[in-house]
Amino acid sequence: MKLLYSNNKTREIDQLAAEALGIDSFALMQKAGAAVHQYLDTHQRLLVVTGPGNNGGDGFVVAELARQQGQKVKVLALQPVSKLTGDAAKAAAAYRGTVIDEWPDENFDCVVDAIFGTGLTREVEGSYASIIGLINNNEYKTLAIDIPSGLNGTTGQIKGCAVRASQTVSILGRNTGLYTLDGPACCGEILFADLGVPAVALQSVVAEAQLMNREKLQELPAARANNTHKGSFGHVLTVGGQAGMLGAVLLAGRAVLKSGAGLTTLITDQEHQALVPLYAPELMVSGFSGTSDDEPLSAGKPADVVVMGMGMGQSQWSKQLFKLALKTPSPLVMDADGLNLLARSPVTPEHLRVITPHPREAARLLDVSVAEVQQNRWLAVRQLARRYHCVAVLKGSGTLVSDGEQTWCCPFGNANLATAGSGDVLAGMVAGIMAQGFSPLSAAHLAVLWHALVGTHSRYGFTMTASDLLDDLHEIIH
Ligand SMILES: NC(=O)C1=CN([C@@H]2O[C@H](COP(=O)(O)OP(=O)(O)OC[C@H]3O[C@@H](n4cnc5c(N)ncnc54)[C@H](O)[C@@H]3O)[C@@H](O)[C@H]2O)[C@@H](O)CC1
Ligand SMILES: [K+]
Repeated sequence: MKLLYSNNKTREIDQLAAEALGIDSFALMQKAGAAVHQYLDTHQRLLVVTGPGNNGGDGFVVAELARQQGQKVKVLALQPVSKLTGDAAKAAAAYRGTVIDEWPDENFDCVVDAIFGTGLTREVEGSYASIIGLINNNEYKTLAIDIPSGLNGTTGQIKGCAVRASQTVSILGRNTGLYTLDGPACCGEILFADLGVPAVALQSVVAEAQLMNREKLQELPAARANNTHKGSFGHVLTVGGQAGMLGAVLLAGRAVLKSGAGLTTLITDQEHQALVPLYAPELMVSGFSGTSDDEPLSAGKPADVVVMGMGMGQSQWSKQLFKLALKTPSPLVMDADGLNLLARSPVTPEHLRVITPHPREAARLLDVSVAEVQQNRWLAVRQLARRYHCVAVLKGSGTLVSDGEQTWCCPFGNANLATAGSGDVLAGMVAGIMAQGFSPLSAAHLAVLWHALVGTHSRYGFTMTASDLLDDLHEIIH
């Protein structure tokens, strides 16, 4: 179980860790430095760039260990050593090697970023920004201590500018900001140093979220009992696709079936009705005229899940369909234009179970700006879940899933998934998994994880389309 913490909580963790190990904060810094140095002992020429606080202190510990082991090391101190205080001053005093105050004109194997960690409080400017620019422009490996400097460890926002590390060694508590928004792009590979502190010593600290783990996919049944039929795996109504927007709802319908549901019926503009079987003969279809003559969406036995909004538009037709869909008693998964209509709807349907907004849709749902959503995605996803009494999936780099109490963060996925129709596939997967009996939270979690892993490992790379994504779903679970 990998727990994620805000900056404030990681500071509590530092204190508890020192108590659990029976050491003081300087000894803890030395342990942290030693843990980081383990990842550097194959490099012969190191440049350690240190800042004004304890992150810089960690850097001096690393530098001294490297020097003792015969590695060629220099410290570029952005804060003069004479101005350091506390543990950072002690670490600098214990370092016996060379300290410089300008970017050196020589080659290194690795640059160690020890400028800022959890103590970053403002935008990075001036000489700090210039040095971060130089770090990012060199071709050497860059290892960030605890947090890439310039990245807000809680929110994952870049404050002015930030180090783009090849590796980041997170110490004692994994910061939330490493995993969402700009975090993944700044961190590179994330390594973790627990400094030998038993998890039980830290259990009083409340985590913000948990990291998803691919093992969760094992909950998807690998084999099915023989004596079953398509009705055993759920029927989903896939609702959307105004005239000319058939693609979105087709992708979602196919994703419902590909994720294992037994049946799906597309409810889409009546002019699409004859086309659907030509593209996907396994989908049932019912045309919707948009007039008051339209039948209720599920005459007879209600569907197990309704997923709506993909390519639905916001026209009169869309509003009529939205109204009828809300009248079905089935659990609802809402995406895309369904969310835009929901944002303007005076009531939240009681049977709404999952919403899957991207940041712009989330902003409309919360009536704030996109920037406000992105400034603190952890808060935004919880607010969405609480306001709409459902599970919220906040898409983007480091997708978050929350029911308002528990929050999960997906560390997988990449920009291959930034392709038209990718969200329609995700919405269909959530509904398809729910229809097989998973709870809304579990279905959202599984769908996000599965979708992200397919995107990451796609043999098509950035040329992957949503149809390729669908075709490759089986590769991750088998
Ligand atoms: N507290 C502990 O017990 C431990 C702390 N550790 C390290 O200590 C770090 C936290 O140390 P600190 O709290 O000293 O924080 P930082 O080292 O991140 O930096 C804080 C300093 O940076 C200055 N500062 C903040 N934003 C700035 C900006 N934009 N431009 C210029 N100056 C800025 C602050 O005024 C302060 O002087 C952790 O990230 C971790 O690397 C580790 O040594 C493990 C043990
Ligand atoms: K750092």
